[in-house]
Order: sequence, then structure tokens, then C-alpha cells
Amino acid sequence: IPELGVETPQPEELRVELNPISGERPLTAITYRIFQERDLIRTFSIEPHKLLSYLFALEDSYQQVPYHNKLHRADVCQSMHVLLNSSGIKDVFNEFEILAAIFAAVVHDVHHPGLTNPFLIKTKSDLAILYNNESVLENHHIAVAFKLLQADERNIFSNLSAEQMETLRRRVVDMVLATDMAKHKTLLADFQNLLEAKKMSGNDYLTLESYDDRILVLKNMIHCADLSNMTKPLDTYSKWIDRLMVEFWKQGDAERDLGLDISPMCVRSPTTKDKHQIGFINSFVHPLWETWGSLVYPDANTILETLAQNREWHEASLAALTSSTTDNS
Ligand SMILES: C=CNC(=O)N1CCc2c(sc(NC(=O)Cc3ccccc3)c2C(=O)OC=C)C1
Repeated sequence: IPELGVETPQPEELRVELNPISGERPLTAITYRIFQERDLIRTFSIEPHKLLSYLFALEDSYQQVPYHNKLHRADVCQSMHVLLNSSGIKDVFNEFEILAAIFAAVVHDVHHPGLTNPFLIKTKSDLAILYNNESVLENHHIAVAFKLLQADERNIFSNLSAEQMETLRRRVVDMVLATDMAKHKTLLADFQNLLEAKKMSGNDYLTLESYDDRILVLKNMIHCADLSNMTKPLDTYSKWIDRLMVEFWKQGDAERDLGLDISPMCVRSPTTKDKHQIGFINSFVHPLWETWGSLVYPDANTILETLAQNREWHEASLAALTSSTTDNS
């Protein structure tokens, strides 16, 4: 498969043509490139025009929300691509698992309404009724992703056997469901138990035999990719937070208008952003990345340092805010 996806006598002209697409279509550009780099198109005889049609449809299947949009999906897809190459697990996963992992990352938030599961549940939304309050958003993302595959011109897996398709679907469902924040504590505890057991067995590299052990690592990997904003350099990280806070504050306004309790991170106040980030990093992000860091040691050391610095930045910013408010109080 040529670098630009199609044979051309004028690669430079085509590259100029394609650039605006990668600007408007970051998800398609990034995902297509990753499929190429990992040779997935050739290995699974994926027809390039079907891959582009599917990615375009995926990119166009979204609601106008500031954070949970195609940029976030492109970001998680790229982060997954990097995490799959971490030392200690680089040669663990086979091409089928890699196909499932990249696909799960690119579809994991498709058609996200910009609202949280607790909100959808307490407002008795159609989605919560449809999915019986169980991982409401995540079930929706998976259903939309596979619905889009049903059109023949978008079925990128048409050359997989029925059995391969069944296993791929199982893996994608397992990974996307694992991005539900409500599953975090169990997912991380199982991951820590697995690593403890492996350490006890003494061999220094990770050997994963069972489907359950293998998918458990991939579930934690996509969960890490989904919560990787706080491990990025501050200027990138703060751009993500600003997008997310707009989404949360809009939800807070809706909760207020509906006479519902306002979720803590949706309260419009100067200290919410810092308080929520500090709490979220302490309860979810640091424990998860510390465990991941022990699996891929020393690959995640920089990430863990950046995470600590970002948390300190919020603590300093909160201290400055609260001292200034106490000053003039
Ligand atoms: C750039 C910074 N990013 C963040 O601060 N977050 C990432 C996304 C997120 C939260 S808090 C939260 N969600 C909630 O806090 C609501 C909730 C609480 C408990 C169970 C399920 C949902 C989410 C979220 O939904 O992402 C899903 C992976 C915090």
C-alpha cells in the first residue's frame, strides 16, 4: 500500500490535497496512517476505499461537543498506538489483538452526547432506558460502531472469517466497555492482582496465556489511553481540560435547570477545575498509571513525572486561588 494510500505519479500534489483532509479529518488521517504503519490493511486484506468510507462515516457520526469528539478519539487512538509499543509488552500481542485494540480506540466514544452516565441515568434518558442503566454510553458507542460496519461499502472486516470476526467483536466490546469510569476500581484491582501473580512467578517478561489475562491488559491499556490527557505536557493537557470543563459546565447548567443536584465537577466556580483535576488524578489517574508503569517499567517514568508535575500545578493554582479569595474575604 503506497504511503498516501493510492498509487500516484504526483505524490507531492496528492499530499497537498490530503493535508486539509487531515486537518478537517484528524481521526481518518491518524487511523489510516496507523493501519498502514502496522500493515493491518495488507494483513487483513482490508480494501482501502472501504477503510476510508468507514472512517469518514465514523468521523461524521458525532454530536457537536467540545471534548468527547473526533479529536479526543484521534488522541486516544494515537495514544493506544504508542502504548502497544511499550517495552515489556511490545511482542506480547498478535496482529488480531492489535487490530481490535486500534479499532476499539478509534470507535470508543463515537456519537458521544457530551453527558456522563450518571446524568443520563438520573434523567431517565432514552439511552439509559435502552441499556438499563448499564454502561449506557459505552454500549451506545459499540452499537453505533458496529451498525456503521453493516453497510458493505464500509465493512472493513469483510475478508475476515466468521470466527475471526466473532473474536474481534468480543475483544472490541470488552475494551470499549472497560472505558466506563464506573468499572475503574474492579478493572485496576484485577490488573494489580495479575501483575502480582506474574511477579511471583519470577520470569522477568510478561507471559499471558488465557484470553482473560490478555484482554485484561488491553482493557487497562485503552483505559490508560482514555485517561492520558493528564500525562501530557501542561500546555496540551490544559487545552483538553478547557474543552472538558465546557462540557461539564453545560451539564451542570442542565442539572440546575432540571432541579437536580449539580455534579461536583460541573459546578461553575473558579476552583472546580483544579479541585476536580486533583481529586480525579489522586483517585483514578495516578493509581492506574502507577500500575501501568510497573508493567512497562521504565517506559512510563516520564509519564509518571509529568503526571506528578501536572497535579502540583493544579495544587499551586488552587492555593493561589483560595489565598486570593481569603485575602479579599
Ligand atoms: C482533561 C481532563 N480529563 C478529566 O478530567 N477527566 C476525564 C474524563 C472524565 C473525568 S470525570 C468523568 N466522569 C465522571 O466523573 C462521571 C462518572 C463518575 C463515576 C462513574 C461514571 C461516570 C470523566 C468521563 O466520563 O470520562 C470517561 C472516561 C475527568
